[in-house]
Amino acid sequence: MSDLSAGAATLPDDVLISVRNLKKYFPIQAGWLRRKVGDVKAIDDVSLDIRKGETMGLVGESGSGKSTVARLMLRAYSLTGGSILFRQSDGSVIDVSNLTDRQMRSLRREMQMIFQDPYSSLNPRMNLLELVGEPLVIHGVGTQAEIRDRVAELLEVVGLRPEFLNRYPHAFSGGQRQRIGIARALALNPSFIAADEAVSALDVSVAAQNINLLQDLQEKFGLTYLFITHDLGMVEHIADRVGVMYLGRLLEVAPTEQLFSKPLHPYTEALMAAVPQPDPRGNRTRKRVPLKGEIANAANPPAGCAFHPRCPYAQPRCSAEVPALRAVEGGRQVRCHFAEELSLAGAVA
Ligand SMILES: Nc1ncnc2c1ncn2[C@@H]1O[C@H](COP(=O)(O)OP(=O)(O)OP(=O)(O)O)[C@@H](O)[C@H]1O
Repeated sequence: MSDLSAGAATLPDDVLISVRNLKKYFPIQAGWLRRKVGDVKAIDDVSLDIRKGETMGLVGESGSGKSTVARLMLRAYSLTGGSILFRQSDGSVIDVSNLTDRQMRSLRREMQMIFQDPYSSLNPRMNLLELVGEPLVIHGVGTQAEIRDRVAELLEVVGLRPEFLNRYPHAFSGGQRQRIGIARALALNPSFIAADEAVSALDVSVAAQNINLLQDLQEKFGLTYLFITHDLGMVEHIADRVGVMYLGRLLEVAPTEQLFSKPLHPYTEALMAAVPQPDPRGNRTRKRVPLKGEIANAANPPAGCAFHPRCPYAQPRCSAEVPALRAVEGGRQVRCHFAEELSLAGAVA
């Protein structure tokens, strides 16, 4: 057992991390005295299980709350409500939401994040030994010589030459810098990695190489990923399951293949329709329902289903009543009053 108390928390055996009724409200302040005048409901009642060894994709337009979910999981932010359960490497389950900063520091060995911008996320004044070795130094793991060996090993693992140890980030390309970030994230042998738009700043071919690297590392080290991206093509390639977010809520969660072959939520359909989809097999009849309008302001979300002002199938009930995220066939979940009717009528997909 680690020093983090397991408490009474339990999780199904195959689940690594479970987010339950998660909420994050950011205060809106106004005026000279910065008085609180309202809240941005960045995350409003998100529940999600991520299984051991899987890649969970999270998609949605900018401002839908994807990054905030990841930051909450790693407790970069405090929670407004809900809980986050995490299975540690010794099998015990802890409630991350209740941990002190000290306990959280210890848990960060197991939960890591890879950041979007490989140019600004690495301290330019630190060489590779310092950058990749820093987590080991902070956690007091190993002597100087051991840290040097471990960093050299990590560089090899991510496809960089170990003799680069004394070089600084400016000597590397964007793709290589991303790999430095990955090596750093791997230093403490995590089981969970949240990748927030990890490769979106890179050229397509470099992004593809780094995605392949992440997939190889997943297999090699049994990693579990939360993969946040705007790029539906990428999520289709990398994710086992996908969550679709809109204005702080999950609107649909489904195994990737099912989601792409038959979206159940009109928002998922609209997101997919916005992406040109060459289909060599010719067996997908994806209708093009363009996404009209813009995502609403999270400080002032529409009543009822937040998507209803943009939904081509909206009914009066949609503006009056918030739909629940509910289980439907095939291990899928959807937050739409009319998902079955639309699907049966062939409206969606
Ligand atoms: N620190 C903060 N203070 C106030 N509001 C915030 C903060 N962080 C995020 N928000 C708001 O929370 C909402 C969700 O933001 P978030 O960055 O999680 O969305 P996202 O889906 O990751 O978007 P993007 O793809 O642009 O990163 C947005 O309305 C955003 O303006």
